[in-house]
Amino acid sequence: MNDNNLKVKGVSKSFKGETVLENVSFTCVGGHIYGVIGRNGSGKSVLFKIICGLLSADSGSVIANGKCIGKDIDFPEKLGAIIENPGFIWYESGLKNLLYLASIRNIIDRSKVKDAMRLVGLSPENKKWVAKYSLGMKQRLSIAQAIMEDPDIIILDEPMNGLDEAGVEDMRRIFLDLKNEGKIILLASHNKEDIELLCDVVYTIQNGRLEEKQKIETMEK
Ligand SMILES: Nc1ncnc2c1ncn2[C@@H]1O[C@H](COP(=O)(O)OP(=O)(O)OP(=O)(O)O)[C@@H](O)[C@H]1O
Repeated sequence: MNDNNLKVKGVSKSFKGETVLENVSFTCVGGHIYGVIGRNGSGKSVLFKIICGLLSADSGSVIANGKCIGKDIDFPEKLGAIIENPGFIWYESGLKNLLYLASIRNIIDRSKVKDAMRLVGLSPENKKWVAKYSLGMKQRLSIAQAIMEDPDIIILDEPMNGLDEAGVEDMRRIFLDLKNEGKIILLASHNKEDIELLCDVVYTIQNGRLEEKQKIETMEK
């Protein structure tokens, strides 16, 4: 049985009196992709940062596989994310960058890092500095970084940015494979097609409130 789960309970967040999230609650279970849509500045990234433990909520809680973020643990244990620009070292190769990031947790070896690069269509042998990577290559590297440690929960904030048509197709396939492996994927995107094709449940954030917009049949049963 897949008991991978993420619970967001009554999360509120304001910045200097401006309410960004108001009593946001939802539950995610493994093997599903959850879309989060909303206008620019509606709070999608703030919600994702709170789930990742990068920002603290003013009230409410986030529980990832039984552990409360900010109480039991600082960051969810098995979570991979792309949120804004990862801090790559520009004057190193893609492989060196990922090996450096992998050394922080030290749970995967070099071969797993290389596998993640190949999966997203990058050559681990490419010695080019990340500074010289195209936008799409940087995006692929960010996705490799997010998935290389085999996380249970994957947070993707606009993961298709800068990707060409083939890149988008590749990533859609990868995300669906990860979903079928039992991962929880949260996806924020302004691209309707990605949301419609990939997501099982779609939430909208508007005026700080999260509302369920769409649910697929299998989730309703
Ligand atoms: N660290 C911060 N300090 C102050 N205000 C912040 C901070 N982070 C986010 N905000 C504000 O919170 C609101 C929501 O921002 P957020 O980045 O979550 O929007 P978004 O829905 O991800 O937008 P986009 O679609 O443009 O990516 C914005 O008004 C933003 O200015």
